[in-house]
Amino acid sequence: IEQRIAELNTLLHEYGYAYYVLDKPVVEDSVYDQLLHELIALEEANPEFIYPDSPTQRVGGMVLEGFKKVTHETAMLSLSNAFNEEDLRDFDRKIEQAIGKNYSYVCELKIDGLAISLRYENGVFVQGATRGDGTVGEDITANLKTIRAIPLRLNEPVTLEVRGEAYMPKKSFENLNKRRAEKGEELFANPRNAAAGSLRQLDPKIAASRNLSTFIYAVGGDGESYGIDGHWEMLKYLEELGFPSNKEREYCETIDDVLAFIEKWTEARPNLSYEIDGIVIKVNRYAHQDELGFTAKSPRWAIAYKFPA
Ligand SMILES: COc1nc2nc(N)nc(N)c2nc1C
Repeated sequence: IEQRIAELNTLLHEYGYAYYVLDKPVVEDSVYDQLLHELIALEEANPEFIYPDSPTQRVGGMVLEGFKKVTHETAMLSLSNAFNEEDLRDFDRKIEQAIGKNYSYVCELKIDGLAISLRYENGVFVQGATRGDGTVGEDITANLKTIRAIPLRLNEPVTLEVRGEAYMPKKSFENLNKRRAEKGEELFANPRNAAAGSLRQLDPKIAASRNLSTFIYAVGGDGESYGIDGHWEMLKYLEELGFPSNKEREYCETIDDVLAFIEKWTEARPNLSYEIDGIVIKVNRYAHQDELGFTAKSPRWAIAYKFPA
């Protein structure tokens, strides 16, 4: 029995990784569900073999009284904004003046959701929090566990903290508001509010019903300590660990490539299955990021281009 329970844990973890991180499902959803139900039954009959990171442990039972406060080890900063080509060329000129010409950028879609921080100890998900004011956020671990794209266990037993965006796909948002309209309930204004509202629920069963997802885009603390020399490689490392990161990212040699990327997604934005409110542009190499440093509230090596409202 214990052997079958261990086998099911491993299988379901691998199937989840293939589905949520590699976007390459290896089994039909029905097979996944069937194995999950077999594991639920085995765990019910043998509770002593329930692993804390078993996929059956995603939806906790109890309704919380409130959310504990969590102080982020590394502050969760905000990005300065750019609204047009001139802002972006200014950003690029300042960087060139500071560090010379041999730098390049990484461009990512800016997901219109809720910033989250996830902490793992020896590869196991132990705590998740909102950004809050950047220094102190709220512990929403129970709600974040219900997000199937968030791994309960990593592919390496590492201890680290990552940052990302929790979001509600457009389809889920439309279905949720349709259900609420049928019940005469107040509608959510947009997917970001719906995601934030879902993660602020004290009953994890509600969050579990909202079909949220996430993209992870950074580690807390400095990337160098992982022996990785830049952001582009870091995103690959995060995927190897088991985190979903957004596939539409591009490595851009010059600001002209960045502008082309922005052009492309200004056009293609409506085809995405989730809302984005901009494009995040980062100088790739950590050595360059260190040289450029931070202002009081945001990195000098990154900027968010915001789509016109
Ligand atoms: C380096 O700091 C950041 N990086 C980010 N990257 C992406 N893709 N999306 C964000 N919202 C984001 N926000 C911040 C503060």
